Amino acid sequence: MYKEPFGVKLDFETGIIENAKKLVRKLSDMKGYFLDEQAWKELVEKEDPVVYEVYAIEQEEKDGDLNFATTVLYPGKVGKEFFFTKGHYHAKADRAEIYFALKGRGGMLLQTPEGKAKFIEMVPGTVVYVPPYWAHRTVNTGNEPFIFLAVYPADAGHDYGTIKEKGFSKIVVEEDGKVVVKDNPKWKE
Ligand SMILES: O=P(O)(O)OC[C@H]1O[C@H](O)[C@H](O)[C@@H](O)[C@@H]1O
Ligand SMILES: [Fe+2]
Repeated sequence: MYKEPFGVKLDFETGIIENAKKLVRKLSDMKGYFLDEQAWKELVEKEDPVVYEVYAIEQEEKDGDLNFATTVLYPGKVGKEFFFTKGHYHAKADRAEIYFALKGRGGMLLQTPEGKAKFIEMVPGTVVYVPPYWAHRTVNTGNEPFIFLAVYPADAGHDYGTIKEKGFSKIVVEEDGKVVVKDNPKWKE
């Protein structure tokens, strides 16, 4: 009837949560995600770097329960575009989420199904509220790992398909040493 409460240790330096399930995404797992396909191919052939790791503590997909996870998003670029997470809508689209930045610097790209986008900068201490229905992707705009914690409903699920096909309407790139958020020339409505 009652589940057992627990506390776990989250290491703020490494992002590792003890006893968590670890997921690793390499650049080769992200075919079609970056704008510069040639730069993607070259980097995959050269070293196929790990783009990010997720340490998740997840419950059964039940309404009312909560999951939480840290993400360690490594610094790097594909062409001019900074490394990012795949990004997703929630399978149950009306589920919200909270992100809390722990280390490094970056930001979150959010987008409605109609393509209205927003970029929110994240530094240690920034808490981001992801409202229901908004897709979300994090971006590492710095030169050290960008680490954050996310808390989300256990029944939210991930819908990757829409973002995989259409991308986000904005991209985050480096131009003249600056972080620039601009329109994605490949964005399809
Ligand atoms: O699932 P991605 O879009 O690749 O993002 C990576 C991860 O970021 C956060 O930790 C979210 O809470 C996770 O649900 C998500 O899996
Ligand atoms: Fe999410």
